Amino acid sequence: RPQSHPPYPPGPKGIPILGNALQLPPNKIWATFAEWAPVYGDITGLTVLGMKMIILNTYEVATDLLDKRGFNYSDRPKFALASEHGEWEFALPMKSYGELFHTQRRYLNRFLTTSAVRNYHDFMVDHARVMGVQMLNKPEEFRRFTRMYTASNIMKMAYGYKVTSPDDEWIKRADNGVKSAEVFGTSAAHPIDIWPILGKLPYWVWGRDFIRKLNIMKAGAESVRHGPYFSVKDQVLSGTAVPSMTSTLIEEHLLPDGTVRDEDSLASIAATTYIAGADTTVSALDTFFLAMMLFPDAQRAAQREIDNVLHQERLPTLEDKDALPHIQAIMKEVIRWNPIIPTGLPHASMEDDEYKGLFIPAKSMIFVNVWGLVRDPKHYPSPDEFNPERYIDSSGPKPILRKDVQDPEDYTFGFGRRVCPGRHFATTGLWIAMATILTVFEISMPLDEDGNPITPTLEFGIGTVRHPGPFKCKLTPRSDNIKSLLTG
Ligand code: HEM
Repeated sequence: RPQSHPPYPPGPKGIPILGNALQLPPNKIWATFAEWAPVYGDITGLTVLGMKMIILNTYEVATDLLDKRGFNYSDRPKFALASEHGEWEFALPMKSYGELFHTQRRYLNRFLTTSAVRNYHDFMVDHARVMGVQMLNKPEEFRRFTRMYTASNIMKMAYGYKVTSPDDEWIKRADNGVKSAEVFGTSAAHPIDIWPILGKLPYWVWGRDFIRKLNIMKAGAESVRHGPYFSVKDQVLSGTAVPSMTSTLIEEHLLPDGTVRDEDSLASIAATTYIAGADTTVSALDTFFLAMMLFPDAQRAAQREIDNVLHQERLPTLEDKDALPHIQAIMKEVIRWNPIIPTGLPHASMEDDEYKGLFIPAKSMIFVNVWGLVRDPKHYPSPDEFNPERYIDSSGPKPILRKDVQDPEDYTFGFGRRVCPGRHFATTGLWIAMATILTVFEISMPLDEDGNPITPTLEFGIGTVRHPGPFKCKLTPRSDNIKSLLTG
């Protein structure tokens, strides 16, 4: 480290040893980040028990550092409790920047590019229609079906596996596995995350409950990781595999003696797609229902456009995407209005660095103030309002998407070499789900016994992935004709 370096980024004044630890709320940390931004400027610097924590408050700064200097900002903080002791290090979002990270991203990326995702259009359309039928039959259970829909897309892409019920065994196992990763609460909340050396103490020091939770975490990791991988391997060996990411990778890595080269990585990335992709996408889809109920004008504008294009004579396909800019605008607005991961996933710096006269030490934990970006009134006037029209230019003969509005897709999926590899898959799956639902249903607030609408509270969970709390909604088929298109 140079003898004299520029100052550390400004931030709230902490206290000795604990630093800013007591200023970080256990919940809604993103809202606190957003409150600090106007006070401290482009970058906020914190120290928590000696750990450097840096928050990037503008899109420009985030791209300057995380994209353009990606060689230095693509590591992850080491959450020793989950990754080492809880055995979750296999999962790509947890992985340190290095050879294994590159290998696994390379395996994964080619199945998730925009052109690869075109191969999934047919099954996504089918799954969206299955979801529509399920909602027609049991509208009150709509959230079980949004979950099944997102799981079906991922299971099909990753394993060629067809999910046929919301109670599917593999989904249950995977969901329990994912939940097990949060059994200790938020990452970095345990002393072992802050001082990994403490992990060398015998586990009993932390009490019986610690050992119980650690065992849940390990069992969860094991069950997700081995998911359907070995069934697919058996199918490949017996020549009965349905083509999928896993079957293709196994075939390419199969050795003459029947073993699979790099098997650990192959099983890990398949599991990672579920862990990283299912819970996130379902949160966006559920938020969409909430928005449609609360902002009926946005819903009606999209349905007018759908009726102009489809004339209530057919259901949408992904070929209709360009003709239905309102659905794209709704999707962008869903992930802006209530972003799914409002702090992004933290990156970590590898070497000391200087930027705009500020010092960023090696091993800093780097967050992006996504919540502040989505609420910036310069880009999004009246930011609390759900208003898809903000992305639409209606001045020409046909409405088109505006190019001069900051696109939430450019930052809610992260940055640089760590950017979400599943973003095209996610946005495609969300688009066809939203288009299908809006074609078929009027989404409105349910009525209470006196006939008054039950307004949902805008309560969201507090996990890393932010889900809407429980809410009900009313789904009414828009016409008998459309209903029969779906069921016929
Ligand atoms: C609306 C849905 C989704 C959202 C909002 C989302 C968001 C994110 C974000 C913010 C990150 C961290 C990026 C960074 O560190 O800069 C991430 C990472 C990741 N996402 Fe997504 N994601 C979604 C869906 C998916 C899907 C469908 C898949 C897979 C099919 C997926 C796979 C991954 C993986 C593997 C990583 C870890 C990448 C790494 O650490 O290098 N995500 N995602």
